[in-house]
Amino acid sequence: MTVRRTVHLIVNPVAGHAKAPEVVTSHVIPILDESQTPYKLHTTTAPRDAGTIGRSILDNDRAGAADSSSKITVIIAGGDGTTHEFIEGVLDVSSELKNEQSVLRGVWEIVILPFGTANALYSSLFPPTTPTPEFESLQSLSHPIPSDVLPKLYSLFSFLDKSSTPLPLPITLTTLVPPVCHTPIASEQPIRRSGREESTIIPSHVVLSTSLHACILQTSETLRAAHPGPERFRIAAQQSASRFFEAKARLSPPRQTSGEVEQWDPKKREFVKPYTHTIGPTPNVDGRERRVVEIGGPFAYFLSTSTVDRLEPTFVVSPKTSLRPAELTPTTISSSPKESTSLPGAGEGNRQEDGGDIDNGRWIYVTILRPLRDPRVIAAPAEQRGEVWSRRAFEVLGKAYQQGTHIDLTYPVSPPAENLDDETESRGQGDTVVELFRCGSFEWIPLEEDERTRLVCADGALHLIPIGGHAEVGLKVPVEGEDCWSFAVWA
Ligand SMILES: Nc1ncnc2c1ncn2[C@@H]1O[C@H](COP(=O)(O)OP(=O)(O)OP(=O)(O)O)[C@@H](O)[C@H]1O
Repeated sequence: MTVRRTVHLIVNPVAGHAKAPEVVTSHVIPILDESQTPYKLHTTTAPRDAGTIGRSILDNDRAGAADSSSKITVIIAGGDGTTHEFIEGVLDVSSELKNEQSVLRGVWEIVILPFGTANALYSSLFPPTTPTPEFESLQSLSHPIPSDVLPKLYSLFSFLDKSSTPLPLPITLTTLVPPVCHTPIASEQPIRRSGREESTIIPSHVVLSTSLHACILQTSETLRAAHPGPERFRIAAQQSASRFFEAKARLSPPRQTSGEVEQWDPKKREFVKPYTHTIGPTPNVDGRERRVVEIGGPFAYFLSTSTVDRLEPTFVVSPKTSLRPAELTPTTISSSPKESTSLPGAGEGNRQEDGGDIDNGRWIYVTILRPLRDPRVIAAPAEQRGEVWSRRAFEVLGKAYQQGTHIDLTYPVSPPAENLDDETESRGQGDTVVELFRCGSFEWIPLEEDERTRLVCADGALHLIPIGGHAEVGLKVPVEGEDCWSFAVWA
């Protein structure tokens, strides 16, 4: 085997069930030794340490490297949160806002060892049903890997094999924008109270959410010690599922294309022109008409992603999202789920007969539930609507565990007014239950001061939109040779 450049191994010893150190010592390091891959081990010692480690790697690499644009490989043993903190640390996006000189922040190739709780990115790249790919470096190992450890090492073997290239990892940038206010008397012009430089920019690589999902993440942290597994997310959901969030959302098309915002149509099984919203103003951006879709609340669920189809191994909440190029997804190989080839990373949720144009990296997929679109909720007295909706929310989101079939649900056409047991249907005649849009960017504008409506969850990290402010969410897709930073993941 060839001698390789030093890779950095970042281990979070407390993520998930705290198993990373043991597996790294017993299996990962022996594999790196055997493949003659030099490595440097870093163990996180506190929250956010992965970012500090990432910055020190960058500084040392730049100090010693003749070619400052060379790639740095980082193996991250932990959950999505550890990778999030690493990316946040090396990017330090706040300096961009302050107009500081643009700094070369590195071209990073990430190998994931999924030792967190949810492992959304890894589970999306290698869903639980993935048969073990035929890795050359695995076959040439001198010692066997236990069957419970092997499925966690696919990204590592993919990196060691180098039979393909790593997948570009788009980064979502969320700006928390302070409110606009009027100066006392001197000017009629509205100004931003604290200036744009005081906006906060948050990078995320898995999920950006508000509403129920953000509340679940907030509550679930308090349950971590008692429930280290994903069951804590379900326990937390019980506490917020009946809540409505008063806000407004604006979705914009991707900048780099002439495309429009699109919406999933379960009956046609394809993305079509948005049909469950109100069309907002049409601002002229960059000399082009760009149609903005404005969506009124209240909301119950609002979650966006560009990279993952699932948040846990079997919770396929955004089944049309994939990081893999379309030509590697089963929908382009076969029009029938039964004939689908089981490629690594081929999400179960992607195996649908629509032949839908699964895209990678260009779109932000936004999954929305709005309770007042439910005839059962409308029929209920105002004080019972939350509880009535809560049952529906569990019914609908429960289908995400059935290979993402929630996106095909429709409401019963004429439900009996008093019947609280009316079930949704799959691709029936009624209105679409889950509103799944894809767009290039969006804004989330809270219309109430309640913290829960101003809460934003970026890969599990929680942030608050300032009162009166809003969040602007856009996508940074790496363009080779043009950017001072980019990320890619071995899969
Ligand atoms: N040595 C440490 N002591 C305490 N906390 C740490 C340490 N190292 C990292 N952390 C914190 O551990 C937290 C959990 O890590 P991570 O998010 O990767 O795992 P997880 O939450 O179990 O998995 P997932 O994000 O996939 O659900 C991170 O928020 C990080 O700040």
